[in-house]
Amino acid sequence: MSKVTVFGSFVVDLMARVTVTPKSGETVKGSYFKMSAGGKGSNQAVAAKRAGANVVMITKVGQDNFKDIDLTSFEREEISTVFIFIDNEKPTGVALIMVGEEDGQNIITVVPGASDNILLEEVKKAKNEIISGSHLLIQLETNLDVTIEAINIAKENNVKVILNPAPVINLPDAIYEGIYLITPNELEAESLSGVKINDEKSLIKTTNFFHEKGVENVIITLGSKGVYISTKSERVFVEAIEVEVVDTTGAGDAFNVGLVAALASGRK
Ligand SMILES: Nc1ncnc2c1ncn2[C@@H]1O[C@H](COP(=O)(O)OP(=O)(O)OP(=O)(O)O)[C@@H](O)[C@H]1O
Repeated sequence: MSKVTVFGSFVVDLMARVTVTPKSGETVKGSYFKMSAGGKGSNQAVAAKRAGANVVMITKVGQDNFKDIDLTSFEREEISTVFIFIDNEKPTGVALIMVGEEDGQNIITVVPGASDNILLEEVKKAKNEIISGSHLLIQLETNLDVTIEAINIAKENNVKVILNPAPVINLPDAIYEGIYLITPNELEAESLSGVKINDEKSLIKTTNFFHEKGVENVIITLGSKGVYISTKSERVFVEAIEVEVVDTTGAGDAFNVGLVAALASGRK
């Protein structure tokens, strides 16, 4: 099994359940509280490991107690913590999540903290890890300058970059050149390409946007409909497997790690 490097965020999720989410100025009583490891990067690293990939994580936490949640969760999953950098000024990132049981609303505030403050010299220190892997899996919750540096290190050393462009932000054109695979969901694809997706023609136009900018392969995830795959030689729509849906939160993360674990195991 080849190695997958995940470069991304770690935050501590502080989740409270409430009957109805509060309005501005209101205080409500919660019924349940849970603190757990979160952040797109960390979630994808753990899930990729559980899917059978050999994973190394690069991220950054603060010099505080929350960092231990991160380190403990990676140690438990047997993921190396050597490239989890520690910020002396910024705290470990947190996500404040309120889940309304009756109104079905989620209110979330993410303070990325140290995850958004990875230094150029730190990613350079992790260079050997990146270049000794077969794939670099990357999202967009970390500071963009250093995220781009990690991508460039991978590209220059023939490591295949899988870019999950979430949360979507404005990206410079240069980022796309040489990307092995991009995996936006429908809304991310629309936002990046400026094309409204409503039929096969628009899917072709959207994927062409990425190909023309230098991306080799494009997979647009379409929720319960499945995925649209476009490579340089073929285009194919793959329907989702029908399942009894319990909760689709993190479906995109799960899709990306299943994919990267399969690719790292040599599947085409
Ligand atoms: N209801 C569903 N039934 C079957 N498969 C699903 C369903 N929802 C999602 N999937 C699978 O997961 C993939 C990713 O889902 P989706 O396109 O919703 O990602 P996403 O919007 O990034 O998800 P999220 O933001 O919730 O993490 C889909 O392409 C599909 O393969």
